[in-house]
Amino acid sequence: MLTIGSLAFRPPFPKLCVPITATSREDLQSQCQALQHRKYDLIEFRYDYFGAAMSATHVHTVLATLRRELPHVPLLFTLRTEKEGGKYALPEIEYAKITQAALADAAVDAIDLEYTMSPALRTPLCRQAQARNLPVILSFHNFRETPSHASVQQQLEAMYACRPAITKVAYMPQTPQDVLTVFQCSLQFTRRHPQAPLIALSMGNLGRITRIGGAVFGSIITFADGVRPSAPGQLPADLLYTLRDYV
Ligand SMILES: O=C1C[C@@](O)(C(=O)O)C[C@@H](O)[C@@H]1O
Repeated sequence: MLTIGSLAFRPPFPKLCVPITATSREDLQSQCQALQHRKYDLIEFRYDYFGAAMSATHVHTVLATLRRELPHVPLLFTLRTEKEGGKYALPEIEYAKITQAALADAAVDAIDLEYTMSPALRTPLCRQAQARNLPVILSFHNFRETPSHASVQQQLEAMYACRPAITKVAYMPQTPQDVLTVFQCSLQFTRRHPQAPLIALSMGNLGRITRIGGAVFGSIITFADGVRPSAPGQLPADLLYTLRDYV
């Protein structure tokens, strides 16, 4: 069974993930303190929000600060690249170095790796995660549009071929049909691969329904706004926490 830290992914799904979007150590402390009063299942630490302060050595200090405030929370580490919605542009090699450092830090329970990263850098990071038994969330984001049904399906299959712990896609919808495409592709994917954990969502206001009802079609994590949102369309964490019991 898939686990992230102490969190076991047995139904009822979905699990609620709240991002930390702190831009400094002080901000991190205050976001962590605010999260002590929210309801959620796991935290995503979006390190890219630190911008120019990011480095492979800084990451350990920052994770230690986070763990002082939230010692036991299941923690997903994400360094989002600018081209996939991240807050700061880094050369790929820097991205790999920081991710490598995060992977070596005991504070981290799961790691997000982007599918579009060059395999020469991604493959060793995946191996490092496997060696520590850390789940890899292989992700892909398109903040502009939702492509055709066939391309979303193709994207999911290509990503799943890498056998990550979780396959994750996020698209921006332009029409209600785009939202349906994400639901339909999720359903098809989970029927084809019933054992393969999936996260599939539509962003923006139009896509909000996928954050509420995604689990019906097989999506196992929904991202919600705990302190400050990390993507357009995220709903308040407390609201989603209550709602999911009714979906
Ligand atoms: O990949 C995702 C999903 C997300 O983009 C969203 O739309 O909720 C939010 C990001 O923080 C996270 O890394």
